[in-house]
Amino acid sequence: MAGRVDLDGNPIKPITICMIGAGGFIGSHLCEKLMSETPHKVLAVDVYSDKIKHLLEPATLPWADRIQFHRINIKNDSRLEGLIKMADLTINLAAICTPADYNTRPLDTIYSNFIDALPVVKYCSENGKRLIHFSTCEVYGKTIGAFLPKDSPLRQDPAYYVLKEDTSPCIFGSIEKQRWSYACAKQLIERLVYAEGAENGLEFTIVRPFNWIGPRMDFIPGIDGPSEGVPRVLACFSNNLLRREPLKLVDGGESQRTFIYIKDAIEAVLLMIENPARANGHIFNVGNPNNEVTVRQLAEMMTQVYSKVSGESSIETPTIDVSSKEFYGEGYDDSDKRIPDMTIINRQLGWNPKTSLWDLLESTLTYQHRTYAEAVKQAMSKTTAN
Ligand SMILES: NC(=O)c1ccc[n+]([C@@H]2O[C@H](COP(=O)([O-])OP(=O)(O)OC[C@H]3O[C@@H](n4cnc5c(N)ncnc54)[C@H](O)[C@@H]3O)[C@@H](O)[C@H]2O)c1
Ligand SMILES: O=c1ccn([C@@H]2O[C@H](COP(=O)(O)OP(=O)(O)O[C@H]3OC[C@@H](O)[C@H](O)[C@H]3O)[C@@H](O)[C@H]2O)c(=O)[nH]1
Repeated sequence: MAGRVDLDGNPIKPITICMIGAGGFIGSHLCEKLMSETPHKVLAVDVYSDKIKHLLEPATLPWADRIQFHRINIKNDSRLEGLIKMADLTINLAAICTPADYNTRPLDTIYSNFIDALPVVKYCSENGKRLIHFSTCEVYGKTIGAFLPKDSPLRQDPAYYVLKEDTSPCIFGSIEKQRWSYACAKQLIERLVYAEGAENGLEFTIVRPFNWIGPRMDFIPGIDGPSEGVPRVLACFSNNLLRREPLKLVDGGESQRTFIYIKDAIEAVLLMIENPARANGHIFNVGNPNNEVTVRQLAEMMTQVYSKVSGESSIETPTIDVSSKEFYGEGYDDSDKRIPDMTIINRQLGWNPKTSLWDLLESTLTYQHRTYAEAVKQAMSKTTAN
């Protein structure tokens, strides 16, 4: 840790970070990185701490005096402003961010992603504190290409599908497609943060993650989350593989995504934290444009990788099709394709993703198998016995 320097060769001073949503998937990896590789302090705010328990206990851990957990719901807790004032930098990760909630709990989704984030922006702005706010690639919505005829040659032209922070439009479906409640709330909070920067001098960075995946993402239904809960696709497919049931392809699994390994993405966030002069005032796509697959291809690859890491052969019918209405309910809609343009993050921070989709699935599914296989077996044998 000694002699750490930023991208311009200046020594990095230890800072205190107020991390809101520190107990979630991204927060847990960011806390791990900050504790093991940097001298910075973290005031970790969340309603849950299970995913960072290994960093908080026992009190003999080498970083014990650099991380403090504050069990706070930011909706209604007056301690929040004090914590933001104590810190040099606030990182806001708190959000409802699982698609199954966007159309079924649109009010909670909008409140969580817009209203609840407002005081955080206000306290940072009023107290002259730097803010790194987590937005989403969903603010781009659908690609321009999605509106071209299926056989149009323009669909092959990157100008019609690559997503650029400074030029791409935000294209959402109609209001009754409540899927877009999340993207719209995130877009408005981005605009508010940006306006605080423009009018009141708030020092901010906005992060747009493109499908970051890895260990500790979401939950396995019935094991460490509700039986009827629907997590994001990595956990849905992991759950199906662990239970030896077919992976469900929503509307044929034709949508495309680019997946990035959480550990690659965390490197980008650490660069933003430690290079404020290069990161302030910017919006950054953080994704891996080289890891594009359709959801169907993802299912096939996860089936192969899981078979390799578990030593179990795959089942006879590895996938089944399901309609989005059946799977998510009324009001679901989807992003067709998401390839991040990397020009800005490359220019400002010299960052590039490294890990291939196969490699990241191999390490993630090894973790899923090791963590859950036994618990799933036991839960399934109990259900059969009853
Ligand atoms: N993982 C991705 O690929 C991805 C993609 C796009 C955007 N994002 C954004 O990144 C951020 C973090 O995502 P994640 O994948 O770690 O999700 P996550 O659900 O694992 O983490 C969010 C955390 O915020 C906490 N939280 C929510 N509301 C809170 C409240 N009122 N008070 C205190 N804590 C609260 C939750 O308990 C949870 O631990 C979110 O803003 C999300 O929209 C993530
Ligand atoms: O079991 C499943 C789960 C999901 N899917 C499909 O897989 C794709 C990816 O689904 P995810 O649950 O990972 O969610 P999405 O990529 O659509 O959105 C995510 O992206 C960015 C973040 O802001 C959020 O974390 C989330 O909104 C979607 O097309 C979805 O319909 C399936 O086909 N089967």
